[in-house]
Amino acid sequence: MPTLFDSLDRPARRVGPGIAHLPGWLRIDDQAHLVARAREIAAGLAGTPLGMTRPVTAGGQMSVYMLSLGHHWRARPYGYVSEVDGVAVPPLPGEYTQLARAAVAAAAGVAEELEPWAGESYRPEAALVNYYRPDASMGMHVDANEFSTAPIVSLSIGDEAVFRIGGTESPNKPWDEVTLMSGDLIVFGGPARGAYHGVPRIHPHTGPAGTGLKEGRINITIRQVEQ
Ligand SMILES: O=C(O)CCC(=O)C(=O)O
Ligand SMILES: [Fe+2]
Repeated sequence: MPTLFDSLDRPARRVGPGIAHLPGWLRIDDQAHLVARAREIAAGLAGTPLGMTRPVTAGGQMSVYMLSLGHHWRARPYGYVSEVDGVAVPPLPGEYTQLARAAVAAAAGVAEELEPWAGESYRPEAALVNYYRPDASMGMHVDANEFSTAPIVSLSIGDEAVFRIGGTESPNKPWDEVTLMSGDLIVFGGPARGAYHGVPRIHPHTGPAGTGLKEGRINITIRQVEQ
């Protein structure tokens, strides 16, 4: 459970070139707002091909539930599409744009390699809302479907997660592991934009009260898709 002293133990830091971790960046009421909004959008899409489900990839069915905003991330074949079977992808909520721009600007203060995207030139266009049940995980992968090389903005809500980020050449060691708690921001871009990353596990029942999430973890990644 996060305490008053977490920010003392967990200062904002540059995990590596182009990787900034800002613990407790999102206030609890902003976290709750994001959860409520995602739930509302997911409820509206339930039963459609864009509903929040566990994608089936070439490697099998993922343990993470996914909801796409702005552009739909299609798992088979991989890529972004704007509609599926005539159902349009919901737009990116306006507040995501403000949030993502503020996130990149804050992250650039921690990892200077992110500075080129701190400003209006950064165009958030898509978001992936991931829901992890307590036993879910995500394998090492590269976010490679965007044409843009702009950074990935990642927000965590609910249970703590182990976030692993390594190099651009292989999904194997060496890598860094960062514990992401509710409200944490991580931004990776520049030299780390093509880095392999994943979530080997979450720590069940470690989320704070007040987010609206009873269990599990929500991760929201915001991305610029077009060049
Ligand atoms: O859940 C996370 O922290 C990472 C999610 C991720 O890598 C992705 O959605 O591409
Ligand atoms: Fe990713």
